[in-house]
Amino acid sequence: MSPKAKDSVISLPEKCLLTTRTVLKSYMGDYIKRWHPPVPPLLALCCFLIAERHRGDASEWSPYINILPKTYTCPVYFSEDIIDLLPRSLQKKATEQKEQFQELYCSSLMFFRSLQPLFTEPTEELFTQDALRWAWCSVNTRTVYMEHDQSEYLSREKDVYALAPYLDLLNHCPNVQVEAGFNKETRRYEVKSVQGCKKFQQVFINYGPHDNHRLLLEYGFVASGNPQSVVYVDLGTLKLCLDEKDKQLTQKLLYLRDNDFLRNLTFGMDGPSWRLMTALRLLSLKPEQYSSWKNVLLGAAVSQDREEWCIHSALKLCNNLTDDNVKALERLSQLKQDANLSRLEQLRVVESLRQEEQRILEHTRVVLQNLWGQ
Ligand SMILES: C[S@@+](CC[C@H](N)C(=O)[O-])C[C@H]1O[C@@H](n2cnc3c(N)ncnc32)[C@H](O)[C@@H]1O
Repeated sequence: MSPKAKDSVISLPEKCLLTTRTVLKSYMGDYIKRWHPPVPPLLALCCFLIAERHRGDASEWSPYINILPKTYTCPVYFSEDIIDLLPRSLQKKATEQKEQFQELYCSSLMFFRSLQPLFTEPTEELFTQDALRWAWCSVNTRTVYMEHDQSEYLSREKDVYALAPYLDLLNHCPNVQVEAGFNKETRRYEVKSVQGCKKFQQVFINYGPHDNHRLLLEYGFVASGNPQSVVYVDLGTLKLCLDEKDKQLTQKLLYLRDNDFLRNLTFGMDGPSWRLMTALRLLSLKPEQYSSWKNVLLGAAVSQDREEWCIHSALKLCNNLTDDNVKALERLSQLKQDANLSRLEQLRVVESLRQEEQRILEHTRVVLQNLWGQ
């Protein structure tokens, strides 16, 4: 029978969940407990996954580990030329992700070595950078949120992970609603459908109100028609449409930055966001309109000609971002021609992000052109 509203989609007993408790109770537990400084919860899970994958059929988790993806399409797997094809505002976050991973790997080498008594093979051959990248993405893309009491044996980083076999086969749909969490009474991780699911249709859950940048960064995919998605205007692009002769430009940019108006400037399906238009209004002001700066940030429009300047500038930004998308899509289709399978999958994810952004920009342009014509 298909789940109706409030019916359980899946209910998993606690003993099926793989958490840091599982790891601490395992053969690896004493090594983690002895290690100083304490190991981060995420690393404990990663090391256990790597070790269990290595144990093969001897591992009681092998039916689960065998069906995990062998590789992922999160930016931590991307080479520099693929990172360069991401929208500018995402490139920085993707690079940060790679650096964060690299730091974790380098700072964990001594701990990996301490696990040597558990293996006959040198730990350098087991706990490689590739193995950690795989485990790190397995944890980041597949765990469900579950708070655990702080363990005295683990570092203070949040321990909110649970690998949930079978439950983690469910894909994300931005338009569905579910209630999910660990039920302390039944001691089961439960997912309930809010709207119900149609018979013979794929059952989806909702990973959270994430835009496509976040989905790509954290899960390695893009949801088409994602209502949360927007196109970000990065500072470099914003500066392109500004008047360099404006003597107050530096001061205006500082004022915007101090008032937190230089980030989260976006275009959506319904045109430029309020934050973007507010930033443009401030940037549009003439020297004699200095006294209006504060009011503009509170939402005031100053004059008809300044409003026209803002719409014109928003159109320039929209066109610039569209050109950037077109170039990236052309380059992506060239790179796809001689890419191997894993690279091809990465290129396809970036391509779908660019296509989604193109769709949003087309809608934005129509909205702006209508405003311009008014
Ligand atoms: C928790 S797993 C879901 C199960 C996964 N599809 C599988 O077969 O193992 C999360 C991963 O599934 C994929 N995924 C989830 N929802 C998706 C969607 N709407 N479109 C494309 N891929 C999706 C992404 O690769 C994501 O990292």
